[in-house]
Amino acid sequence: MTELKNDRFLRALLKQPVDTTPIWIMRQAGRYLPEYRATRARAGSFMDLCKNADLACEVTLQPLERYALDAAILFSDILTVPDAMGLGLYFSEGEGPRFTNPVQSMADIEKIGIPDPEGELQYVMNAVRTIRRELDGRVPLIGFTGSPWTLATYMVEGCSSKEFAKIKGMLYDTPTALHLLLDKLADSIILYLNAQIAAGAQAAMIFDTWGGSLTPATYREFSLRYMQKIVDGVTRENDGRKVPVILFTKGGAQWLEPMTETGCDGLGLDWTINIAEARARVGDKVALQGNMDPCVLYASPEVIRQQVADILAGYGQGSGHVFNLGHGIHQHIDPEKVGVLVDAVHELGKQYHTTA
Ligand SMILES: Cc1c2[nH]c(c1CCC(=O)O)Cc1[nH]c(c(CCC(=O)O)c1C)Cc1[nH]c(c(CCC(=O)O)c1C)Cc1[nH]c(c(C)c1CCC(=O)O)C2
Repeated sequence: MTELKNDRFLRALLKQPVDTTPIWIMRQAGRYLPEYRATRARAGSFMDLCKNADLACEVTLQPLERYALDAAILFSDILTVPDAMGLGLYFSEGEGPRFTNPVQSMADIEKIGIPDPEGELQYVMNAVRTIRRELDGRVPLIGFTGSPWTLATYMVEGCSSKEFAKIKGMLYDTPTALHLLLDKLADSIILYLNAQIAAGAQAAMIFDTWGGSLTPATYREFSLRYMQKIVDGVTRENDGRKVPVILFTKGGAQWLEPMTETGCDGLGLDWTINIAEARARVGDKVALQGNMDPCVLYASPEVIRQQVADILAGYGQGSGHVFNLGHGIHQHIDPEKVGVLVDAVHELGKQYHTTA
């Protein structure tokens, strides 16, 4: 086992003492970085970049060269699993992800198989292995997946959606069909995450980007229930270390308690909830990750520092907080501003922690 030189990210998730608040950023490797755009151009398409272990490793490490980040996140996408199920993923310029074979009926769902993580998805595991080797213990590596509900929205709609007309039609009219799809996704994801962990991922994050589009009753039945299945099935210890599991439902502030009851280690928060309130509600049971509005990075360095100070003070004393943005970093953000953010978190975070 390579010794981990900086483990404050994992320690904070397990509420062990840390010297300052750790930080990583959703989409820390992405289009706001000129070096990312250069590697992406060399790769050809976005999926070519994901499928090339050396290039995926290169872009994973780029933000760590620039900033004092406390974790690396695997460079990949949540839509690799539906792609491996045979849906034919492609990204059309300016329109986001699309599938050539979306899922439209019970017959389509019955045909879907469970992808072999060391088969159709082996390129992801190769990227994990390459990144772990190149990181050489600098910081831990986060593996991830989309939630079954979030993946199903793309699979049924065939692309990004605002209204979710097709999948909600299925949810209300033929719930049995949707449950079969979600169950196959949950089984596939358990294998996928466990393979990432076996390949070297040291934490696992579940992105439920579209859970917030559901009603309280349908959130529990169609999203949370399948995330629960994943939390129950995921490897929680590897190589002598705990592997923390983090759940993130965008727009899910009203469901922090039931999310906590799944037995996960941490919750990702978007910016629509005050982190002090989140801590008061569930902070004795889980660590919290978040939760600055990504648009704060359009503001001046002074405003960014003030917003960081407010969020750190909102969480308050003690371990259990991982600083992050409430969602992915926007493509037009100035990379200098990200440096201001990372430095402010480490500098101001010290006053909330004791190493004793
Ligand atoms: C919904 C979702 C997707 N992908 C992901 C989610 C869940 C998180 C979230 O809510 O944002 C997850 C994701 N996507 C990407 C990562 C890499 C790791 C990281 O966070 O740094 C992660 C964790 C890279 C990416 N995934 C994508 C990019 C940009 C693609 C490019 O380089 O052109 C990156 C860096 C593409 C992507 N992939 C997806 C969309 C909607 C898009 C945008 C398409 C567009 O705007 O053209 C699906």
